[in-house]
Amino acid sequence: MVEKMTEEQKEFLNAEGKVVINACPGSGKTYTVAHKLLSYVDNWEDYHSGVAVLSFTNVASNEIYEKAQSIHGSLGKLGYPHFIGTVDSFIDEFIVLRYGHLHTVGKVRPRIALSDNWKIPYKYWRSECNKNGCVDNIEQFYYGVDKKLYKGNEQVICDRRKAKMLPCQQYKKMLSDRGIVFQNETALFAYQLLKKYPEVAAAIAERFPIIIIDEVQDTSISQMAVFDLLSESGMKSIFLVGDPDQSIYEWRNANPKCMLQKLEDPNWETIELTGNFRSSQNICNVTSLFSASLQGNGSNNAIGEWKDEKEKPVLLLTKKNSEDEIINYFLDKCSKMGIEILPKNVAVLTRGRIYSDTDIAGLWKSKEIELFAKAAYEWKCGSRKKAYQEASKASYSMIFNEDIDEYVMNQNIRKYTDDDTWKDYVIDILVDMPDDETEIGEWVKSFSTFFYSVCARYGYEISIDKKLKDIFKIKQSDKKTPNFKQIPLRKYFEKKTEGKYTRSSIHGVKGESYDAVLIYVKSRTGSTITPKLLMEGPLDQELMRLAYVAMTRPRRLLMLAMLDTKGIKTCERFSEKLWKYEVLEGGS
Ligand SMILES: Nc1ncnc2c1ncn2[C@@H]1O[C@H](COP(=O)(O)OP(=O)(O)OP(=O)(O)O)[C@@H](O)[C@H]1O
Repeated sequence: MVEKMTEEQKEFLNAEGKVVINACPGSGKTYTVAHKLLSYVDNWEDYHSGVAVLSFTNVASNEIYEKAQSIHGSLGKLGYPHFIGTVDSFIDEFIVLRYGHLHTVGKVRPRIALSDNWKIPYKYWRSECNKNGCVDNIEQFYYGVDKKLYKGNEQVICDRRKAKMLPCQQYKKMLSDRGIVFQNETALFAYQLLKKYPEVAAAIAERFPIIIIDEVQDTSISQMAVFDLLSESGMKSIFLVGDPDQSIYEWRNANPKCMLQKLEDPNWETIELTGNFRSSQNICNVTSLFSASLQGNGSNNAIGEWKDEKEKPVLLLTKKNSEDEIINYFLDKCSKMGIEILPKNVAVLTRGRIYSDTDIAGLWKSKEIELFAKAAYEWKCGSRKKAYQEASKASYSMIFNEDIDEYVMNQNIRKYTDDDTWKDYVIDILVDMPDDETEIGEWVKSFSTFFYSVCARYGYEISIDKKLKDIFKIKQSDKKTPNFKQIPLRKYFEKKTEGKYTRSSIHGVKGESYDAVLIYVKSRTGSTITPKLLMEGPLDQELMRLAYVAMTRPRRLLMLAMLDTKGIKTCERFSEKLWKYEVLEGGS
């Protein structure tokens, strides 16, 4: 199909300055961002400055890169002086690692630390630390832009408040005196640095006069503070593209308010992308009732291939039916609509994960052992490229005691050794590591000695902060699956969604499209998606946004299955005008 830009998309293409693009689901964000990028790089002449296109995951960045390539085949043009990568890698590479020494205690280059496996050493503990569960995961503590200490999303409130400094604060201070910054703190570090040294902010604005941030609803307050400073420091244009209704990463400090504030701010121009290329108008009409921005006041316009699909969204009222009965009913409906049952066409979504006997909570005691184990699996059963990346990343972390973005990592490796030797080393690990059919308990034991010997052979020294016996370790016992150590390693990585259709959590299908989607609401109570939440819960909460992301994935058929609930038919969000009610017989 020939893609012609809509008027709204063109408006974005021609905009300059401080612009926020409020884009509805299916409005072609990736497509438009790729076009915008190409509109610059095609005629770019300056060799010392470039365009930065940032997203939140490597997968999303790759998608933009690939889309741009496919539009244009402009291989090469997207490299230096431009940058396509994650927000984290941009902040790490161009601010923290490059200028961080200005801001550390001993004026040393900061080290970006692994975010797992940090425990407050015993000497810092007080009984409250243990009681409050604060001994593990010290990286979850961070200072906000407001200078308050947080753990996760909550401000730290501790019984020891009267003490001058809490044990966690003392420990953080010790780390920061040594120039150690956790990945989730790099944005704050960068913000403080830019604030103190406006000339650094100006230098970065000169290096990247154009910045485009995709999925901006996932920015944290500190990250937005960094971009605010940069935008005030002489940049030509900054574009924030996102959908506040799809912000579902609060646990990673994402805060949709950052984007919402920009939409209100008169200093920022707003462009709305309201045309939905993905879903039918019938689906758009329903989903608008679950969007905090739309609040049911008009819905997005369906403008894609399936805009006129007749099938209304189905509300399947269940009794005590089994999961299989519900899924079969859905698949049957898909077949009747001529939708072929394939993983790329059909998805069943549930909240939370899908369990099996290899889902052992807290199995891996470190990120590194998990990565090596995954590499063992990928090497034999999956992608060799992935295996290489995982083994390389885990080895890097063992030697440098850092967990950083791939881009910076590769640069550091080049400084430490030469590329070819590093490659040989990683390949040696992959070729000779214990087999993936080995029982997992045994595998971990033998991997430890093996890894040590390969490092010694290459003269690579394992960091003194990495004790092999603590890192190459798995859980000791598990009540639910007592024999888990005897299960072969391979089983732990086999895809759990194998089969004829996609089965996934909602987070797993963010950004995806399917012909048909079943959302199965299992729970009646609890802090999860329940019928009551959908019927009357406030729209500006993460659980509702999660439901919204799920409901906006299908092109043709949206089916929501839940227990019949009192009052549902009179509830505005489930009006019979918009939904087709179906009842699943059977069960009891
Ligand atoms: N101007 C256009 N003409 C035709 N198709 C388009 C146009 N713009 C985008 N599309 C198509 O619309 C579809 C949806 O785009 P995309 O997946 O980028 O949406 P999105 O905005 O990222 O959605 P979401 O936020 O819901 O994940 C894609 O298949 C894309 O190619």
